[in-house]
Amino acid sequence: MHIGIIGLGLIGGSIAKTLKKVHAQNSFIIGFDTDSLSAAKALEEGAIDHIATELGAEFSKCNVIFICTPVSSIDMVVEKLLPFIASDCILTDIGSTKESVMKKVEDILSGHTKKAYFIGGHPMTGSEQSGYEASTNYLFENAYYILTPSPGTPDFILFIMQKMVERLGAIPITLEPGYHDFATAVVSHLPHIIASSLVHLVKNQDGCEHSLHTLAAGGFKDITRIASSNPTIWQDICLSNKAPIKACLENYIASLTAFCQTLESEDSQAIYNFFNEAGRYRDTFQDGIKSDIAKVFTIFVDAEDEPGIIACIATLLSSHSINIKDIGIVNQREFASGVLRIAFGKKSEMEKAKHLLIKHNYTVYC
Ligand SMILES: NC(=O)C1=CN([C@@H]2O[C@H](COP(=O)(O)OP(=O)(O)OC[C@H]3O[C@@H](n4cnc5c(N)ncnc54)[C@H](O)[C@@H]3O)[C@@H](O)[C@H]2O)C=CC1
Ligand SMILES: O=C(O)C(=O)Cc1ccc(O)cc1
Repeated sequence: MHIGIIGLGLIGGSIAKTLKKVHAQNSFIIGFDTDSLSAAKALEEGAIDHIATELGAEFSKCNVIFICTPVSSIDMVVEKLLPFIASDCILTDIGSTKESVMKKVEDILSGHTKKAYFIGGHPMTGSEQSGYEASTNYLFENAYYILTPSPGTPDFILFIMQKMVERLGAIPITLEPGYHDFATAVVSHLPHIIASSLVHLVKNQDGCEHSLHTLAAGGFKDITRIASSNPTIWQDICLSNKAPIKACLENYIASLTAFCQTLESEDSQAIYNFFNEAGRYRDTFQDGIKSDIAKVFTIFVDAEDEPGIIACIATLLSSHSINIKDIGIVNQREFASGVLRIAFGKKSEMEKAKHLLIKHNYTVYC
């Protein structure tokens, strides 16, 4: 497999290193970075096999190209690569915002004669560090990796990308780009803004003795770690997700104003509830409870060497509007002969599929 990686920083470098770890014999990785030192280091360490001199013909054999640059340059990279790539090449990005990037890329693709596939991606992992030096071959382990196909993305392209994400050690989740931007504004973009604003607060209120700086430890350092992130990356994220971030900020400002009033009125029960409710909800994050969007509901179906059985079952389920999240053959000793594993995104879909398959005389295990 030929893989291209444009931008060999924290995320691009980590994709290269991880693919080399899991795929070394089967992949040839071509890297490009405007910073030639990052590319040279990646080649020297064996994370990539070849450095491209430009966004050109060297990428023509790639099956998949990961665009790992700051959000504002993703569309420009697609535009430059398009004349050179194979028509069945999958282009994917890892940018932290999706709707505006995907809109720009789709405009470029629709105005071009070359028909390539583009599918948005966003690994929900990273760090406050940046650059190739900060990349690792384990960054994606057990992290959620959001995929945002557009309505025109064929199912098999989504399927290939889900498999790539799993090879990286991550958990694929499919979201609509607009929902992705709302969700990440809440859980990622707003917290980065809050972390930086807390640091500003200390900096602006500190005197020449720097005592606030000295005292800012423990919790303050925990909550502000992400304020050390790359400002160029965050400048791009804010500008490309302006509306959801503004809506979130307004909501957050309102909640702070409400707390200010609670404090002013010395409503001790309300103050207790504020901390208690947040604490109870925060505690559930450590229980490994995953939200419904990441859950997979699986059944197993006997499938003894019947030709076309996968197509038969897939057609039966889709004709009843049941979406298959994943399908594959299981070779486990607990099942004597061929068994199909079928995964669904919702429990209700799994139940519906189970009843339908039993009705059609399939043997189903849960
Ligand atoms: N930092 C993080 O934790 C996460 C970042 N992201 C997204 O990943 C992308 C990259 O972020 P990082 O890897 O953290 O940044 P980084 O700063 O570590 O790496 C970016 C790399 O892209 C290169 N680059 C910049 N413009 C380029 C261009 N036009 N052509 C080729 N190379 C170019 C830079 O020289 C640098 O090596 C961003 O879009 C960001 O939103 C996604 C998830 C997590
Ligand atoms: O360092 C952290 O905790 C992060 O939150 C990293 C991060 C930064 C940007 C993203 O789009 C996703 C994850």
